[in-house]
Amino acid sequence: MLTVRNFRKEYHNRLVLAISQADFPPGIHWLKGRNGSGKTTFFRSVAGLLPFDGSLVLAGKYDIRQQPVAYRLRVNYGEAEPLYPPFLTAWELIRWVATTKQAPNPQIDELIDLFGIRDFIKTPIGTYSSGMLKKTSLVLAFLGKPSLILLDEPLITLDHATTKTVIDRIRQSREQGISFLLSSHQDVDASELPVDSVWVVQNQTLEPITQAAGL
Ligand SMILES: Nc1ncnc2c1ncn2[C@@H]1O[C@H](COP(=O)(O)OP(=O)(O)OP(=O)(O)O)[C@@H](O)[C@H]1O
Repeated sequence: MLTVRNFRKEYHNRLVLAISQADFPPGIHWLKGRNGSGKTTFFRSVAGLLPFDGSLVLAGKYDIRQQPVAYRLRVNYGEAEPLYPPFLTAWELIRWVATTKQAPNPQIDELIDLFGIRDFIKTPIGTYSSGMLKKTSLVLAFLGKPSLILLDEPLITLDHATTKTVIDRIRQSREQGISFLLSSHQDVDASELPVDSVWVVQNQTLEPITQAAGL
C-alpha cells in the first residue's frame, strides 16, 4: 500500500530519519517511538507537507513526486496537535478541505454528526477547546475517498465516548479498504482495533517490531 525507499529527512543538516526500505501492506499499522524520535516528521513527509529525500509510492502507482495531485488526493492526515487559522470556522475549513478532497455533501454531514461538532461548527476556531479542535481535525482526516489515513495521536484530548467513536470508525474504514498509519502513546484494546503490524521509530530509523494481529 505504501512503499518507502531511501527516505532521508534532515532539519538544518541534522539527520532525523533515514529509512532505506519500508513496505506497508494494506491494513492498520502502529508507529511507536519516544518523544522526539521522528514520528510526526515521518507522517508530515508521507502527507506531502515536508520536503525529504527518497521516494514514496502509494498502491504501487502514485508516486508523491511524479503524481503529486493524485497521491495527495488519496492520503489524508490528522495531526497530533492541529493548528488552524483562528479566525476561520470549522465549517469554512471543512468546506475547503472537502472541495480539495472531492468529498460528497452527505459524507460531510455524516462526519460532522459522527464526531459531534455541529453545535460549534460556525464558531471561530480560536475559541475551541483542545478536544473540539481534535474532533474537527478528525472530520477533516476522513473526508473524501482516501486510500491511506495518517493519524498522529488520534486519541489525545478526547472524551471516552469520542475515543470509542474514533476506534469504531477506523475499524469500519479498514473493512472498506482504507489503510492507516497510526501513532499513539495510549494502548488500545486489540479486540477493538486489530493492528496488522507495529513499528518503532528509534535510532533515526523505522523498523518493524511485530507482524502479529493485535497489540
Ligand atoms: N521544524 C523543525 N525544525 C527543526 N527540528 C525539528 C523540526 N520539527 C521537528 N524537529 C526535530 O525532529 C525530531 C523529531 O521530531 P518529531 O516531532 O518528528 O518527533 P515525534 O516522534 O513526533 O515526537 P512526539 O512523540 O513528542 O510527538 C526532534 O528532535 C525535533 O526537535
